[in-house]
Amino acid sequence: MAEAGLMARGIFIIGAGSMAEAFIRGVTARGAMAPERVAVVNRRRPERIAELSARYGVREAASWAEMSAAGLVVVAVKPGDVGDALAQAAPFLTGQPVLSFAAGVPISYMQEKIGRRSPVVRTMPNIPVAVQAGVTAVAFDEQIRPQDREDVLFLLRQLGEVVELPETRMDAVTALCGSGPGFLCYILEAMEDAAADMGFTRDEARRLLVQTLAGTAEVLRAWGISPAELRARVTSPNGTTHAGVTAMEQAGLKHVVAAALTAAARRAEELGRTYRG
Ligand SMILES: NC(=O)C1=CN([C@@H]2O[C@H](COP(=O)(O)OP(=O)(O)OC[C@H]3O[C@@H](n4cnc5c(N)ncnc54)[C@H](OP(=O)(O)O)[C@@H]3O)[C@@H](O)[C@H]2O)C=CC1
Ligand SMILES: O=C(O)[C@@H]1CCC=N1
Repeated sequence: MAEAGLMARGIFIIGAGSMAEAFIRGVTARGAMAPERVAVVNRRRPERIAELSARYGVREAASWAEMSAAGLVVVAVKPGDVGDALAQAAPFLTGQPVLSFAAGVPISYMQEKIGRRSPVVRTMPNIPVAVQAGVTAVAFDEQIRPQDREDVLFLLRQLGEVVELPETRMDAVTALCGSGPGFLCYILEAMEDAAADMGFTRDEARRLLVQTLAGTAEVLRAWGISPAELRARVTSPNGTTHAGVTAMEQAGLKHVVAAALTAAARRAEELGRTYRG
């Protein structure tokens, strides 16, 4: 008889924080994974597991040994805790994929910690995965079996878009998509401040700006056009958008944004080096 696949064997999650919760919510929301097939362990806060059980129906793992039977092990701990968590997990791994959300932690480091007992899947999600509208970049190591790869992609798609990339692109995608919501929010903060100066209340400004952002993203997607084309469509000759964009150009906004992305990618690379020994 063929060995049961990843989906039938269920998921073992190490860590019960925000990313674990976003993943659980995503994979259980539309029935991709039955919640009773998801087992969770946490380090110090048992109340977090109780919360996740109450909200989603997942269960506390009876012990770390339960991991052996799982089809997928998810490491949802802070980057600095990945080494300890994987060293603790290693004896219980039986060749099922180990998926990590940790920013900057390379596959080679994780493989070393688990004594190469399982294929590793390195991901970089962004915060909108919490509402199933995220982007997750994913890099597989070569050992992954084709069916496991398909199952992992299916599960990650429950959190939003999935983009498969070589691991060498992870620092750049961390800057673009991992930090991206932070950069867009910084621009919105500036627009909110300007709106306050124009006499709007914070609440009014936020309602207006959030819908402007969401609507712009929606129209870009629906019409399949580039940001430059959409900008051209809203820019009347010598009109208001033209005046505003000219002020942005004069202030060097494109250079500022390029510098921000370069700084973020460089920092991702520096953080990654911590794990290269
Ligand atoms: N949040 C985000 O926007 C994003 C997060 N990520 C990545 O996701 C990962 C998780 O982040 P996040 O969920 O925000 O972190 P949290 O701090 O919310 O959660 C981490 C959890 O891991 C638990 N933990 C730590 N070490 C162990 C261990 N050895 N065994 C069992 N449990 C352990 C902690 O337990 P306790 O608190 O009880 O000690 C805590 O519940 C990070 O690596 C981060 O880089 C990636 C992209 C975006
Ligand atoms: O700021 C950070 O370092 C992490 C990685 C991507 C989003 N947050």
